[in-house]
Amino acid sequence: MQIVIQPDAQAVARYGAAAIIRQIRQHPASVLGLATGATPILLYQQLITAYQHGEVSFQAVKTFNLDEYIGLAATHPQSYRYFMQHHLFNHIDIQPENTAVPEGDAADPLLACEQYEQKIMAAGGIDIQLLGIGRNGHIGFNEPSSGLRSRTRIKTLTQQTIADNARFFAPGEYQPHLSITMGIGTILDARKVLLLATGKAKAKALKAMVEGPLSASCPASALQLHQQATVVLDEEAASDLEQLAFYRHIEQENAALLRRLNRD
Ligand SMILES: N[C@@H]1[C@@H](O)[C@H](O)[C@@H](COP(=O)(O)O)O[C@@H]1O
Repeated sequence: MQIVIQPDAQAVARYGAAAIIRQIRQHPASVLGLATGATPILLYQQLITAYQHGEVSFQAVKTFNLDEYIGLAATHPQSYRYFMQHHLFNHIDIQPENTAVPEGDAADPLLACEQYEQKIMAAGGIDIQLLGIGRNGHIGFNEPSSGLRSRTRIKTLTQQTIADNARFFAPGEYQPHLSITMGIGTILDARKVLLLATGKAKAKALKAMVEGPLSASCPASALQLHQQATVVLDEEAASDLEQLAFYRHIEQENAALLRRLNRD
């Protein structure tokens, strides 16, 4: 894993957005895996600004979102389809038919899971998968105990995840406890993975993911198996890492090498 430490959340978003824009410029018909939650919002704002400035076009891009709640209509303000339309899709030139989010309101959610996997394969797989991370180390809605080679399926949310996401629901409003999520195997199949995390609340999960054992008790630790995973953190999210100095040194060596190769 490449560990990139940035001074603050805005810099994390800038770094992530630049990686996605670079991907699209190199391959205009890129297939992007996208995430929801508070962390990617700043990155999506960077993508919108780049599009508005004519620096990138999403005309030929396809997207697949990691997950969706079961039991919310796509028009519900807390559905992840609504989130993506509001925070990104409504503001860029992506073709609506090229944006896919798991069908949380499908009559047969089990069939919807199978169809989602087939749709990703039909698109040629995911070029770069954007991820956040839950405080308990979940990625997507792959909660602790998730199989490390799992596929898109229905998952029950932990009480902590429900509590962490309660901030998005009105008091007393129905809050889903089931989700459809890409599996860890689905995520690991992406050609590149880009995980963003900010804030002290994520420091424990990041330490387990980066420096802990490969374990289903920390689903994000599966990224230790990925051939091209980049983890972009602010100082707070990185604050529990023991090898901080080494990660910073690696990044300095990487930058020097790229300069020597004239590729920065
Ligand atoms: N299903 C989403 C995850 O994909 C996301 O990474 C996590 C952390 O979200 P935040 O970035 O708001 O901390 O929340 C939810 O559980």
